[in-house]
Amino acid sequence: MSVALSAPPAPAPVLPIDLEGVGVDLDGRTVLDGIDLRLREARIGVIGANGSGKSTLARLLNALQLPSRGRVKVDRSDTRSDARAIRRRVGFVFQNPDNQIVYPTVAEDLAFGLKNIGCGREESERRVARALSRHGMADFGPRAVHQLSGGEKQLIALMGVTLMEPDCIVLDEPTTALDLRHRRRFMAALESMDCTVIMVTHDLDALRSFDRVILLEDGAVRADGSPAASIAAYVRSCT
Ligand SMILES: Nc1ncnc2c1ncn2[C@@H]1O[C@H](COP(=O)(O)OP(=O)(O)OP(=O)(O)O)[C@@H](O)[C@H]1O
Repeated sequence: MSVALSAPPAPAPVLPIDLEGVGVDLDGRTVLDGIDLRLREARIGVIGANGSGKSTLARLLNALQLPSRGRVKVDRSDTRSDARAIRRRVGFVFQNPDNQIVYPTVAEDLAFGLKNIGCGREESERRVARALSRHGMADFGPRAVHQLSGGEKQLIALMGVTLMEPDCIVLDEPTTALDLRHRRRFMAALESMDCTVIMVTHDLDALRSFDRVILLEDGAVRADGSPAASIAAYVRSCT
């Protein structure tokens, strides 16, 4: 008897990002220093204590923050000279979805970015409807954004970024305010993304299936390897 084996899902594509001798000073204080990273994995986590520099590192990846020293290159483009093009390729999801939801209804908000990149009305409506339905939120289009729960808003924020079809999504503590059910839904949505995912988080369990986890301490890389190894190094550093 032959057994039909379904093909394993294709690995998500990787957007190559390089940080070379990167340092960041803010208000005269060095918050990152000596960062050399060659990012070539589809799922990368960033962990570390409060104030260790995680958000600053995340913001470097799509030119929200420029380095004070060294270079950040996204697929060989420098964030200093190609910020606009890089922001199209690298989407950013903030910890607080209110930072990126601007329109009164869900459908309007999701359509906003598509309009900005020249997507016609019909195509935009089709893409928004498809995204909502894929996330089990088909009837959410006309709903007022301010009436959504925090978890629903965070899913909408993720959808808004995803609709732009970036090559990479950087997320800065996206699950902090989510309950278990919404966190699971959010992580399932993230896992299905057909692009590179780089996530800053204090939710260590969420990273167990990731390819690589980077541990920051006092603005420097303290560990960099498998989730198990980096999380163990983090736990040791806290005891
Ligand atoms: N605009 C700024 N001016 C001065 N210092 C800043 C600025 N932004 C961040 N910092 C400082 O830089 C350090 C790193 O901040 P960052 O937000 O990157 O840390 P983090 O690891 O993301 O922290 P958390 O886990 O608390 O979110 C902190 O000490 C913070 O106070």
